[in-house]
Amino acid sequence: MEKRTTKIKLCGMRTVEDIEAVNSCRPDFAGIICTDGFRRYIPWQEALELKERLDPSIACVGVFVNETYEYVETYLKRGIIDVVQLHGREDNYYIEQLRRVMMYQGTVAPVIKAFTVRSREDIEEASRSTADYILLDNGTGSGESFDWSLLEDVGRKFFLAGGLGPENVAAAVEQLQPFAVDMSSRIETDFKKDPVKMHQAVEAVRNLLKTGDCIGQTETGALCFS
Ligand SMILES: O=C(O)c1ccccc1N[C@@H]1O[C@H](COP(=O)(O)O)[C@@H](O)[C@H]1O
Repeated sequence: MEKRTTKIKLCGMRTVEDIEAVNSCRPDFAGIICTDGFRRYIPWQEALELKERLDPSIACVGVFVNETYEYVETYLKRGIIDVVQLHGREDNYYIEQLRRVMMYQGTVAPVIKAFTVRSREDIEEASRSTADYILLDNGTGSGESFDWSLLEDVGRKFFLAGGLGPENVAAAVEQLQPFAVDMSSRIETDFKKDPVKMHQAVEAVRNLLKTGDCIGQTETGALCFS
């Protein structure tokens, strides 16, 4: 029996205070928006400073939207990020080419490909992705969730994003059993990361194991209870 341990990603870090809060609540991943034009974007020099302050046990995810391979590579080469998240129209060809560039440069990193979910066709497209992980979302940091009933049979491990926060993340984990949950908008107050909400969200997921209700999953996916 495999013990259930849902991974946690907190995204959209912009300041040193955000990183201090991340280091204190210890998610598995912390995300930085690397494409200009989005509200949470920060320039690479600031991203580098955040990475230098990030606890090394927490993986730094760079979020890119329709960037060139070379642009993504500069973040890897500078040691700013450990994982690449593609959140635009990047297809399997793009992922293949990006992997070639990373291989050539000696910067190979896992790739997460995000998909906006509107229909079953979107899930089917996601399931064909050659990315290391898929991420199912409602948009680009919109703070809104999507129709979870579409996720009945995803067929592979997935990151779940879109409108998750302290008040609903535990229910999402119990209902959908994602590989990881990803949160940004709902761990903010007045458009800034809120350390209290960040802690509450992380604890909401981690407490699921402590409550003694659900202690794991069988190989067929059934939940086990203590
Ligand atoms: O958050 C952004 O500004 C963003 C910009 C461009 C691409 C993706 C972005 N965010 C991603 O959205 C989800 C979080 O969604 P929510 O805010 O919790 O609803 C996460 O995957 C972020 O990487």
